[in-house]
Amino acid sequence: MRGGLVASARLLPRPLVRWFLQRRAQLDINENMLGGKKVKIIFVLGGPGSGKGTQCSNIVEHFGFIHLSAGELLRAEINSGSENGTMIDTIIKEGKIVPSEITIKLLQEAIIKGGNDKYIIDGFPRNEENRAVFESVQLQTLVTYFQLLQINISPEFVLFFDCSEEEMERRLLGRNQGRSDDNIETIRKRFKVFVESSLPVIEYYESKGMVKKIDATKPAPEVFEDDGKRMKFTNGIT
Ligand SMILES: Nc1ncnc2c1ncn2[C@@H]1O[C@H](COP(=O)(O)OP(=O)(O)O)[C@@H](O)[C@H]1O
Ligand SMILES: O=c1ccn([C@@H]2O[C@H](COP(=O)(O)OP(=O)(O)O)[C@@H](O)[C@H]2O)c(=O)[nH]1
Ligand SMILES: [Mg+2]
Repeated sequence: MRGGLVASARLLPRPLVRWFLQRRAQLDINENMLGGKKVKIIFVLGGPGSGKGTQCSNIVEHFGFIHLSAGELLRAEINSGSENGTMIDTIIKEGKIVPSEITIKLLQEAIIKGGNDKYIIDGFPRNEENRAVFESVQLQTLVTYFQLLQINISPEFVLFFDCSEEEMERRLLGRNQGRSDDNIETIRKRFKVFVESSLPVIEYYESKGMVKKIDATKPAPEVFEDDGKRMKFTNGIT
């Protein structure tokens, strides 16, 4: 389909095509447009085991967001037998952070494929480089013959799941999902990486007044409900 469109675009005068694509780009830049709708993104950050995945499922159920877990996308990439699989696997087992271009490509593909206008992205950005590259790279795709899509993505706000290491460790050791990184040795490394590399991302967004802190130490239903104030998770995005 796309091959056919590209082939027929070649028949048009080049300056016309160039002018049109530039015009589209000017219109869409910084607008986070996906198929004509503004794409809204919430980042969910917090230490390993703070309950990000658990609460994202609730948010999807009640507010219709598409949930993208960067960690899940990376694990799917390993299982797909991709050429980067072995390298990603090794990095995850060591509790380190996968190179930005790999994670960002997976997220961008998932956003385009999702076709929704509301995404909740969990476990990303994990370091300042992740954040800077994600916000600076424009997502480009030719969605239709006359629609060059350019998305310059930045989040609406950030949810920070605040939880003690003691509680996170207890949860991770009981998670029981067969993950190669849920062992005490890797967990300790992940805590260190979180403090050294991920907390600065939260501090960056905090300095911009974009962080909503969630007390994530309580039992899961209470974290979500919090006296019925579940809207705190979406800040009015419905
Ligand atoms: N508030 C909570 N209290 C107790 N256990 C929880 C809570 N939230 C999640 N869990 C459990 O802790 C483990 C880690 O939760 P998960 O949502 O996978 O965290 P994360 O995605 O932040 O690593 C899972 O086994 C989950 O069922
Ligand atoms: O943007 C990301 C997200 C995850 N990971 C890797 O994937 C692992 C698991 O991430 P996930 O978010 O699934 O873990 P969680 O915090 O939910 O326990 C991390 O420790 C990292 O090694 C990464 O490198 N970049
Ligand atoms: Mg998770």
